[in-house]
Amino acid sequence: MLAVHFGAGNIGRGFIGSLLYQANYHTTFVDVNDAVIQELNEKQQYNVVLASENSETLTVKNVSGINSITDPDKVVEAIVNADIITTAVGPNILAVISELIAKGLQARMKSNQHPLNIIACENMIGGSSLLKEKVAEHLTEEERTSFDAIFGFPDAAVDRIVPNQANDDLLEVSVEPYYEWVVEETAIKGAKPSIDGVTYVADLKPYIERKLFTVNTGHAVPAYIGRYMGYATINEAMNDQHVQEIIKGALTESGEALIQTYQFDREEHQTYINKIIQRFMNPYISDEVTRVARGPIRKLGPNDRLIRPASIYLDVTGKEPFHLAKTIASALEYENEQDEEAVKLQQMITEDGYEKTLQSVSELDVGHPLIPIVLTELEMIKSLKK
Ligand SMILES: NC(=O)c1ccc[n+]([C@@H]2O[C@H](COP(=O)([O-])OP(=O)(O)OC[C@H]3O[C@@H](n4cnc5c(N)ncnc54)[C@H](O)[C@@H]3O)[C@@H](O)[C@H]2O)c1
Ligand SMILES: O=P(O)(O)OC[C@@H](O)[C@@H](O)[C@H](O)[C@H](O)CO
Repeated sequence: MLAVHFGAGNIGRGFIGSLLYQANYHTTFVDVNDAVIQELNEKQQYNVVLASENSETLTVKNVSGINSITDPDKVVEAIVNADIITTAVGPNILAVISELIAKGLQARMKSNQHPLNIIACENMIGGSSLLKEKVAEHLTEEERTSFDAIFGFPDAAVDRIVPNQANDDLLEVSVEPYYEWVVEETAIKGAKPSIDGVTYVADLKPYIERKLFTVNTGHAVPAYIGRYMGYATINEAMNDQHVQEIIKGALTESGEALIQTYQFDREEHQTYINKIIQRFMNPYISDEVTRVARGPIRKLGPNDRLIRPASIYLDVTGKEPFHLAKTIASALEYENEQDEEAVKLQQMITEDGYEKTLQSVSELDVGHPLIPIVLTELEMIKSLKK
């Protein structure tokens, strides 16, 4: 069985690659990072180390790599022969890889008509659906119809904290023990890929929203508030009492939004929240606040982890989501010269002010009630600054 995985980064190697190996796939990683690709081809294996007391290690074998910049034809060939395609490149890169995937699918169509599923494993709602749209932009009308019959783009939710790595071994990756990979069964074409650790569900929406609006909403608190307070890692931030209060409040607000939308069991949801807070406090993981805060413009988007649960909370309860608003305020204050979106966000604020910038990145209507709540919190968080 052959898997082609775009993005040999943290989640690609640390999560998707390890589950594919355990399901007996040979995984060909496609990436633009030549050093990683060369190392994958040289070593043909790498270690995944669990961030826990015993540091259990899995050696992932049957792997190789292709540099998509220098060897796009090899990627096309790999897609022709693939049994599954997965991605973990980041939401903004899906459009970038879509043309090469389209070329691969066109070549495949000429050589065989076996069904194939392409699963985007990104932190976003409708990742595979977006990739499908982007791939379709490179196809003719006729190709779109015939491709629809055999190429599935099931949406997915993936959950495993994989921090940036600082190992001497370029390929080794340290991951938290917990993981969850949920895939939309109804969009699968042909036989369902048999991968231990994948849960198939008929409707992904409740799963991806529960994950994004709990794990990622929660994570944004130690990231943005933590950075604002001067902390470098999630762990350090999580040990601060203010951060703990804000995260509990924010997850109560997003929890209420989720419970009222999907009728989740209140007690089970609280258990889910508590477990997530414990995961952020895992002493064996060192995760930089800048990794978790990366891409603040994306994270302040209308359907992402902060604005969407805050708007739903306002709608369903009529109350102010002030913990989420505090986190949104601290995201607006996020500064990092190494992060293109953070630099752009600060430029927008300098040129247009907070209110207009928030409206623009979050696509909130002028006069949306969330805006004044966030503006008030921008003042309130000043007391947190050390
Ligand atoms: N790290 C986590 O804890 C985690 C957990 C769940 C989901 N995710 C999601 O997984 C995705 C990847 O995150 P990550 O943490 O692994 O990031 P990462 O930066 O470690 O990995 C991304 C990889 O994509 C590669 N890439 C960039 N442009 C490319 C291109 N044009 N073609 C092929 N490869 C390209 C990069 O070189 C890098 O190796 C994101 O959507 C993220 O939200 C991450
Ligand atoms: O990957 P992002 O940038 O969308 O979000 C940063 C982190 O919250 C995220 O990577 C988590 O570690 C992950 O989603 C846990 O499953």
